[in-house]
Parts: sequence; structure tokens; C-alpha cells
Amino acid sequence: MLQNKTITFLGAGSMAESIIGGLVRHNVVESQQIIATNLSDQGKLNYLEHTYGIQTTSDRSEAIRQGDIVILAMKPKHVKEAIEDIQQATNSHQLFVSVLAGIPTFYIEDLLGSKAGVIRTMPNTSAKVGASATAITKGRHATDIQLHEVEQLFSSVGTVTIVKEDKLDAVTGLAGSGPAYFYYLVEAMEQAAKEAGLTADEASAFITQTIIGVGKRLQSTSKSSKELYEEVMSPNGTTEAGINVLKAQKTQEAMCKAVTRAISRSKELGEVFTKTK
Ligand SMILES: NC(=O)C1=CN([C@@H]2O[C@H](COP(=O)(O)OP(=O)(O)OC[C@H]3O[C@@H](n4cnc5c(N)ncnc54)[C@H](O)[C@@H]3O)[C@@H](O)[C@H]2O)C=CC1
Ligand SMILES: O=C(O)[C@@H]1CCC=N1
Repeated sequence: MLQNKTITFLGAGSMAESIIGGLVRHNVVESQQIIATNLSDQGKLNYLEHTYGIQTTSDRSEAIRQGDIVILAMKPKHVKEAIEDIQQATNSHQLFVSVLAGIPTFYIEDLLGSKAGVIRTMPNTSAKVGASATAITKGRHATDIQLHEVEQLFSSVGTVTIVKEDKLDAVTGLAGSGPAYFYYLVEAMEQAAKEAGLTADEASAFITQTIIGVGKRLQSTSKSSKELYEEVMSPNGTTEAGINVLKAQKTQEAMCKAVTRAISRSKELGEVFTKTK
């Protein structure tokens, strides 16, 4: 389906690189069928070209003209100027795929001013290792065939779930931002490991394998998360001692608030930028 398509990345930051890495590694398209362009960082374009064997250019309009599929990968606050900048180079046969947090499909459709298909997605940076949990949804003009093209594209970097657009903000706060919550906790575990005399390498090996084990266990059991942590706790043992500290610090409440706040921030991003159209 994607074999003969040229994929242009408008924006060449960390999310674009995560997706490019997956596409190249899985030979979803030839690396020369990928074009990346950005606002100003030529060094980053050189790096991407060198690392992944893709094409890059600072001529954004030319990059767009060549793209069958255009991935919008700039920050939400830059989407208006970015699309206005290349709008003349677009056509209604192209497919536009947004990875932008909060920005609704109708806003992009209106900026494009054509019947070009728009698909909104929310991947996460685990795309870089083929383990993103990506949600996708289609806008007014996108076809089911285009939705399945995008499903195929993101399948190369992890799992893909098709959802209604009104769920995208929830997925953004939960899974788009999700990796950061875990990395933040890992930072604290590393600190505790260091204070207890483990080397950085030892700490990293134990923490990483523990997280991988948790992920695999969650994938393979029907037990609830509560049952799973209770299974680790012996009465008056080490885990209970640790969990009691987390309870005293209201850690679950804090995590719940963090995800809820990220979801509302995604909604705000949509409202702020669509209102200032
Ligand atoms: N970083 C993450 O974990 C995730 C990010 N996203 C979304 O991905 C998007 C990009 O995020 P990052 O890669 O983290 O940002 P970044 O700051 O690393 O990259 C942004 C890129 O956009 C380019 N850009 C800015 N204005 C432009 C313009 N007018 N024309 C062309 N390119 C332009 C910049 O030059 C840069 O290459 C955001 O909208 C974000 O919401 C989505 C899921 C996860
Ligand atoms: O922090 C952000 O806004 C982006 C969207 C999801 C992850 N990073």
C-alpha cells in the first residue's frame, strides 16, 4: 500500500525522528522515499540524512510538492504558520497526517483549504524502538483507505488503535505523554539505587529489566494491577514497607492528577490555537 509513496516530514524534531527510525528499520518504504524538512536546523537535517539515508531539504515547498503523504510534525503553536507557508504547494490528492497534540482535524483541514484527507494521530517516543502505542482517527475528508495506510505506517513503530476523535486528548495525556511519567520515576529509582551503593550500570540493568518484566506481565495476565502489586507484597515485607511510603505520599492520587492535567492541557492546546485562527 505504501510501497510507492513518498512520505514528507514537515518538522524534523524528536517525534519525526522516532517515526523515521521505525519506517527505515522496517523497510516500510525505501529510505530515499522519505523526505524531511524543518524550519532552520540544517545540522539536524544533515544528521537525519546521514543516520537514516533519507532525503532532506530546506526547501519546504519542494518537499511538500513531492510528498504523497505529509506528516505534520511541528509544535502545535507553529502549525498555522507552517501550513500557511506551504499551502500553495499542497494538493487535494495528498494525505496529511498530524502527530500534533491537541489540534483537531477540522483546524488543519481549514488551513489547507481543500478536500485533502487529514488523519490525526498520537504516537509516543517509543516509536523509536518499535513500541509506540499510537491512536489514529480520520477527519472529514479522509477515506477508509487512507486511514488504513496510516494504520500500516504506524504499525511499523508499534501498536495502532483506531479511535473516535473525541478520545484523542485522553490518549495524548495517557500514552503520548506516558513515557515521560515512567522516565521521571526511573530517575528517582536511579537516585535511590545510587544512594544504596549500586553503580549506574547496575541500577540501569535492574530497573530496565524490571520495567520490561512489568510490561510483559501486564500484557499476558488477566489479573488487575491491584492483584499484581499485591502479589509482590509479603505481609510486613519490603514491598509493603515501600508501598506504605507511596500511599503516605498520595502517589496514586498524584499520578491520576498528572494524567488528568495532561489530558486537559491537550484540550487547551486545541482551544488556544483554533481560537486564534
Ligand atoms: N515528543 C513527544 O513525545 C511527542 C510529540 N508529539 C507531537 O509531535 C510534534 C513535534 O514534537 P517534537 O518532535 O517533540 O518537537 P521538536 O521541537 O523536537 O520538533 C519540531 C520540529 O518542527 C520544525 N518546525 C517548526 N516550525 C516549522 C515550520 N514553520 N515549518 C516546518 N517545520 C517547522 C522545527 O524546525 C523542528 O524540526 C508536536 O506537535 C507534539 O505535540 C506527539 C507525540 C509524542
Ligand atoms: O508534551 C507534549 O505536548 C507532547 C505531546 C505528547 C507528548 N509530548
